[in-house]
Amino acid sequence: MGDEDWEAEIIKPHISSYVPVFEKDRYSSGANGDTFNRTPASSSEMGDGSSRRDHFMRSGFASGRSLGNRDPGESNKRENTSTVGGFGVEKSFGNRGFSNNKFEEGDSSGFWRESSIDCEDNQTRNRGFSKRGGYQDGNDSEALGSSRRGGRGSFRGCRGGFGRGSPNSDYEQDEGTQRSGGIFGSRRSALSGAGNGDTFQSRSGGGSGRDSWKSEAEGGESGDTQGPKVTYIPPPPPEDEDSIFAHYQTGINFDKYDTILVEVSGHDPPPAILTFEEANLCQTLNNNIAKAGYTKLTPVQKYSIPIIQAGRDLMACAQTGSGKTAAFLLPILAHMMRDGITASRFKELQEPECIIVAPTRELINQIYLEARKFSFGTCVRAVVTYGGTQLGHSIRQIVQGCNILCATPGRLMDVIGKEKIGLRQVKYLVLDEADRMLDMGFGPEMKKLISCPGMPSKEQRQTLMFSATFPEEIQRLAGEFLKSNYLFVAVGQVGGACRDVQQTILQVGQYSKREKLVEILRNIGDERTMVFVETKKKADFIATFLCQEKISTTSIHGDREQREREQALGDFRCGKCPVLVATSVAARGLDIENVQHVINFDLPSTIDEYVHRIGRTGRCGNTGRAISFFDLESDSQLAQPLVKVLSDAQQDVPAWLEEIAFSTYGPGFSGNARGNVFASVDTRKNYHGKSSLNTAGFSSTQAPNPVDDESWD
Ligand SMILES: Nc1ncnc2c1ncn2[C@@H]1O[C@H](COP(=O)(O)OP(=O)(O)OP(=O)(O)O)[C@@H](O)[C@H]1O
Repeated sequence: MGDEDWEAEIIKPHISSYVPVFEKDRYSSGANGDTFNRTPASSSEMGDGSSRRDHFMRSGFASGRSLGNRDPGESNKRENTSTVGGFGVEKSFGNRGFSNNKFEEGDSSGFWRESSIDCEDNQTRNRGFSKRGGYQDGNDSEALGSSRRGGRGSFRGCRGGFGRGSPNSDYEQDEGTQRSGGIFGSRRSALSGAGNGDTFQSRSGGGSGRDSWKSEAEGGESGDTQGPKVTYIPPPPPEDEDSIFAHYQTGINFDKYDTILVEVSGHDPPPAILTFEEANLCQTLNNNIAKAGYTKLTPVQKYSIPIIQAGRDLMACAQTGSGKTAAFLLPILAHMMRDGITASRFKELQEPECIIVAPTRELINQIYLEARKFSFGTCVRAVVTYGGTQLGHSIRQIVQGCNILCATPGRLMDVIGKEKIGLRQVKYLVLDEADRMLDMGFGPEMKKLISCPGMPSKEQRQTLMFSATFPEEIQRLAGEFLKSNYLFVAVGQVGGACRDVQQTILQVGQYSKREKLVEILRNIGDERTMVFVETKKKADFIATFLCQEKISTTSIHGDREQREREQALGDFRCGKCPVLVATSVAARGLDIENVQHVINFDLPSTIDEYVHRIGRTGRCGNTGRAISFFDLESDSQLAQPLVKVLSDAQQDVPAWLEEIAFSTYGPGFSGNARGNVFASVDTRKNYHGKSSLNTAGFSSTQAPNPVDDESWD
């Protein structure tokens, strides 16, 4: 549900729901619901709760001007019904223990009332609220800055304490703006030249979940000249070996990856490898792999590593948390080592051999840390640059040498525009979360990238795309980026959910959601939980509400300053705040140890988004749980794809959900039918009207003649 949608909500009846009973972890082995001819990944081997505290009362926002007992939707309800009384008095959301004076004052704060009257103004205020540190320990985020933040260095566990790079004014002239990404986000703001940190884009013309998502995912990063200067310099990650190689344990289901079926399509794929040894990597890489705790390949690694080593273009789709990052980093590094890469030196114009792009700042930073880990002890130098941070700082990092550039799209275009990055030497172009990188939000930017002067043509470079979801239409667009004989690897069901996540769908009406959330979080205790909501405003509201409930919570979304986003992630990673309320900006790619629960307070508008969100738990063979609040009023369109995802992942499908799916889509619908929910396989086959099945048993299916594929280009 986009911002606009909840702005327009009306009173809904209270809908009863039940309390989830957390069962013991379970894993459904056996058939994987796959209906293609596939092969198992391999035949032989696989392949402080006590620290919880109330942050809320520290916020300037809280002091004497409380939120009131409403979430933004409720706020709006009141507007629509012209109710002007104090908060927390209406039946639908009253009587939950919030009706003390503190909350009843809320209406006079003006915050939510204004928010529902004027979206743009409201967002501006919301931002101001956020800038003060809001509910999240306001003292920390602004005043203390990076020195107290787990931030980047807290990956794999709160090793904060590392200092902050000292700003150097050399490049400050080049500094970009901090953009908050209004409803259409920074990308569009970049085009319009508006949308700086304090000014928001009009919301007209959109408001679909996807569009809202776009604004969330990026949050602004291009370096045009509008808005305040961005001065944030992220703290450098720790340099000691222990921190670089810190990792979490694979889970009890790691070996079950062996049973997942894999399909490779396209001409003449190289055989999969079964072990790291077969990859024939150099000693330094092998040492790094061992230090990272990797002993067995995951299926996507078994298939992707030899394909990339053979120089082929690749589109790979594998479940969340199954090791796609190493699947592209290791063979790229192996090639670089094999080609005798020389240490890059200080130069004003750097020409990296590899460019990796990802849709969010936190994700690209995570990929950078992985690249740094696997290239440890080699002369390969990885650099990261992303929006919301001082451009000058990024440039100073880049000019010191850059073999692998990890970047978010807007910032990448900035450093290319500033002639700090040249593209002539690019041999590898990696699109992580590729379906996202090619959709309407980022697709145009990616097209610009491949047509930048100096960028080798697709015939001259290797292009690699990875994601857990690949809608058919996006697969078709991808043809423009890939050589026509690219290979397609599907591990398990394309777009399918990770089976290590136990999924529960609860019918919860809008006005019961907060009560239910608190109930669930109290049952969960201190286990790390991500709570997804649909809008930035709601993220702030729910996080504040939870803090009022004495549940230590932080939040991440596109309206928060980058400093705050990193602090929030750091606090969540290290367990200081075991609950992270997030918008979809945190849905993809983030690999956070010990996230045991994902709660969809609001369901997303697309099933792919759902799959990515719940994939923040149940990673690398560990089990996890996902609970989603299904609001009959707003989520019915998701019933059919949900039923399919649940049944494909061998989860219980509630009868009521099936009923809604049937009634919405009519008698023809079958929960087991593939429908158009997501791509079943390599769409080249469908596109050419050929069967998507290879009845000859597994192995690789034949893609159409490459010549035919030219029609894609
Ligand atoms: N072969 C392996 N052995 C042990 N751990 C591994 C292996 N491969 C990857 N991992 C670990 O598994 C975790 C998940 O990997 P990664 O983040 O690459 O997943 P992903 O498939 O990209 O997920 P997503 O779709 O959510 O982006 C990481 O902590 C990574 O270090």
